[in-house]
Amino acid sequence: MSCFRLENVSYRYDKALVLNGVDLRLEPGEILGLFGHNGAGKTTSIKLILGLMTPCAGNLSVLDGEAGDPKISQYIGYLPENVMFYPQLTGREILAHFARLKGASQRQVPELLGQVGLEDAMDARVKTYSKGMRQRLGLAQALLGKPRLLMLDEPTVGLDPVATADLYRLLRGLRDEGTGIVLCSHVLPGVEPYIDRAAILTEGALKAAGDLPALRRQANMPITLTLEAENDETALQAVVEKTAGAGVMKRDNSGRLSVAVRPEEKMPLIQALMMSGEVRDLGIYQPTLEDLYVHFIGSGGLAHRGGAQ
Ligand SMILES: Nc1ncnc2c1ncn2[C@@H]1O[C@H](COP(=O)(O)OP(=O)(O)OP(=O)(O)O)[C@@H](O)[C@H]1O
Repeated sequence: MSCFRLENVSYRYDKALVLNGVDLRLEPGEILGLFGHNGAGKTTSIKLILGLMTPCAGNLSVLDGEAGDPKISQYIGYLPENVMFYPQLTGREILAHFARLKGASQRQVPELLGQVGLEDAMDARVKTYSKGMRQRLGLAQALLGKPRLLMLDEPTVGLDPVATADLYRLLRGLRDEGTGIVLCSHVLPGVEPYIDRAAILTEGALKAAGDLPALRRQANMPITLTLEAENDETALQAVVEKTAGAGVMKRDNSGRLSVAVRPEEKMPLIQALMMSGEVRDLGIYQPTLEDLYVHFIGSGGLAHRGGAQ
């Protein structure tokens, strides 16, 4: 069973085509990071999976059924980008209300509030909650009924670094129990260790999807080696220059010697450096998720990304 499959899915709002032939899937026990600039089509994709809208072309299946079918929707948890709750009610009352709507057990209410760190605040009115506390309540709401598919739109907004790390740990636990999770975000720093695959959307089209090694292979971006000379730097420079295809050694912003090489040139250069005896220490820096994101959205991406990046 797949959590969802989008095959060649397109969607338009009136005349504007906002998703164009998207192929994307999520399997149980997997965390997918869905990344893209403002207006790239992330929320539209989520709304299609939730069955709130219907694709204008392509095929979409959710938990091997039809998006929007109530028998399917009961197994989906969703945290919207802007969570809003009735401010006069307490966290416990709100969650109890959502549990009734979703047909989830009332026993889950205090349990989930504890899990998201609201045990001491569950009987306080939501109007007294901080933004991060409202976000946690939203997360508890999304977790009601033990969803098989969990979709979180900007889940770390309003969370401090400790709460963000707690959230990612919680998501990992759910992933390990078989839940398929989609994490939509602009916030790339810090997310890399917690996702299994990334999908990068720009202007309604999927630019790349895969795990980090696959994205790195596809991007074929240079790898940076940082070097510390054993003797003098000129001798080290000579080794770098002698290695066919290797780049020029320079000093980076933090004063370290570095050389950028194509992925296929990395091992020959490392071997030459080791044989030469001219290197005391070296570091290897692969492109990060942020580097890959910028690569795939292209130079026009800066114009797209707006202020939220
Ligand atoms: N109700 C609507 N009517 C018309 N156009 C819409 C509507 N909702 C979204 N759009 C347009 O669809 C495109 C995709 O929007 P969407 O909300 O899916 O982007 P997003 O990637 O979630 O962006 P953000 O990160 O800013 O939330 C945008 O160009 C947006 O202006």
